[in-house]
Amino acid sequence: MFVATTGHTTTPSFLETLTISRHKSSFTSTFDTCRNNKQQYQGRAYLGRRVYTTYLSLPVPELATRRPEREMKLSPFQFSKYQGLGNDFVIVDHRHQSHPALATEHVKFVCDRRFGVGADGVIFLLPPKESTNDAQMRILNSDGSEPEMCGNGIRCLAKYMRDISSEWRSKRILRIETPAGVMFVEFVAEDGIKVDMGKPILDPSAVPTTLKPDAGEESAAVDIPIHIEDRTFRVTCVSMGNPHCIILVDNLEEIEATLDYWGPRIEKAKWFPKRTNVEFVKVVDQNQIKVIVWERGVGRTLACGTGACASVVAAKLLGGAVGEQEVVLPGGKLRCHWDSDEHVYMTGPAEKVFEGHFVG
Ligand SMILES: N[C@@H](CCC[C@H](N)C(=O)O)C(=O)O
Repeated sequence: MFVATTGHTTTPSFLETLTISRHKSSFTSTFDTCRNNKQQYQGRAYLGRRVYTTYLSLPVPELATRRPEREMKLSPFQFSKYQGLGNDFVIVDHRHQSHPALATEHVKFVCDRRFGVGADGVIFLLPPKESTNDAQMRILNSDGSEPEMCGNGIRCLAKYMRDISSEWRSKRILRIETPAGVMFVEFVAEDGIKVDMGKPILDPSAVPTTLKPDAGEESAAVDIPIHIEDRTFRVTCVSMGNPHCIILVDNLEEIEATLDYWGPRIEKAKWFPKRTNVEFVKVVDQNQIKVIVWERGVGRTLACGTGACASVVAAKLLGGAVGEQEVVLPGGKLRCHWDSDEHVYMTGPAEKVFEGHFVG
């Protein structure tokens, strides 16, 4: 087994030149993937025409799980756990409250997969502000930050609302308020929930991104090169209420292996004042795209509904997609369509996993 070493002790960067050694022989090579593998990064090194699998022993900070600090004790509460394509949420019934009652540190704790329940976010079912609507959704990411919208989350919430109330069960369409506007959620089949996700926002200042197209071109930030360390990514910025940065790639496997490295660097890059969700997209054909996701405030997830919609919009703007798309994500498939009314429609499943009582 070859072992790679680097002169410094931070995460190795993609294509960094490292010293590769076994017994007493050694050579230098680029190290072309860096995958978190327990406490190791794994990669390929090259000597002439030979390719060697190598391991680099460095502490992997992302995996150093510690019990989250809690200054305030949490009052016990009932919750339900739902998932849509493996994007999972703790849902709390707050119909008798006006604001989410959990502070950032509590949300982090509840979402922790070892010390808490484990989830990508916590969703609060609140009373609607307008009486013509059915409810209000607020969601907090697993890092405690509040996003404007969540596509998989709203399907889960709609399913939960049907599960807890016969009045909601009798309605085919639920009107749910979110910080990104009112969403219409329709039950189209036993396991199919269709959401009118509204119009995508392409104006760079509203996404928000500071990336601008070249003068004279259309106003959306489409296919703009950004440079991070030694890599150039061509990005398209779309908001579905929340910001997304979409990168079309040919080789999704290579990105899959390095997502934990590039994901957070793009999420927090200087061009995104509110940070951004990141989607790497491979256009398979005109009606199917494959997407892997790095979510703002969460990290790598198995799926992202708003991300799937934003990816369809970006693929269409870049000329690779036509009509309704099958969006293949690590956790399953969604159907998304950027329709002639300019709204994006998303259809997919949502499922109850369990109910629980958080002991505080
Ligand atoms: N998983 C979601 C998106 C949740 C919010 C996101 N992490 C953000 O901060 O914008 C989805 O299914 O859309």
